[in-house]
Amino acid sequence: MNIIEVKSYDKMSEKACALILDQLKESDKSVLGLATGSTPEGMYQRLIEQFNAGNVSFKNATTFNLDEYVGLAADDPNSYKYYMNDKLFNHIDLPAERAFVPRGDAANLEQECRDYEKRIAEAGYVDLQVLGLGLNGHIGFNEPGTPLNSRTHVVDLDESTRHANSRFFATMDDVPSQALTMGIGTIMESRQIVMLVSGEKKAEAVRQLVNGKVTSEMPASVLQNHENVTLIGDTEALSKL
Ligand SMILES: O=P(O)(O)OC[C@H]1O[C@](O)(CO)[C@@H](O)[C@@H]1O
Repeated sequence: MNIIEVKSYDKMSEKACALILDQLKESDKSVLGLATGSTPEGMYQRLIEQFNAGNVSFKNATTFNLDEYVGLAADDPNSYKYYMNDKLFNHIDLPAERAFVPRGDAANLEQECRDYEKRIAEAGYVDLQVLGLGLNGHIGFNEPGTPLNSRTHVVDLDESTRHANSRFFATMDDVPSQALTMGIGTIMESRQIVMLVSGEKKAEAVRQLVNGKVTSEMPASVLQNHENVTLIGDTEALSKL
């Protein structure tokens, strides 16, 4: 695993943006895997700046997001589709029909999961997958205990995850209890993985990710088995390594 220590959240965002630009330089038809949460927001801002400066185009790219809450439609401000439109898609030239987010309001969720896997395969699989890290070690919404070979599936969210994400909702009761997520096996098929971590509260999860046992109880530890992972973290997040 390639570990890059940076001084601040801003430097982490800058470095992550640079890796995405490198990928798009290699092929403007790249397939990018994208994440939500607070961590990648700075990276998305920088990508928009680079787009506005004429340094990058997304018009031939394809993106697949990791996950979506069950029951939330694209126009719900708490849905991850809404987040992506707001933080990135509305500001760049990525065609809407190639910006994929699992549909949390699909009538048949199992079918939506199978279709999502099919779309990823048809696009030629993910070239570069961006990941954030849950406090409990989740990647996407793959909670502890998820099989390491899992495919896109419906998950019951841990209470700790619902609690961590309740900051975005009016009340705890509004936080969905289920989500759709790419599986750990799906994520591991990406050719390159860029994991972003920031802040002291992630330090213990980062320690287990890098130096712990590979176990489904700590989903992110599986990244030890991937041959092209770059972990970009600020000093606080890497403080237990
Ligand atoms: O970046 P944050 O907000 O700390 O979240 C970490 C991870 O948790 C999630 O928000 C899901 O709980 C992921 O989308 C994200 O990668």
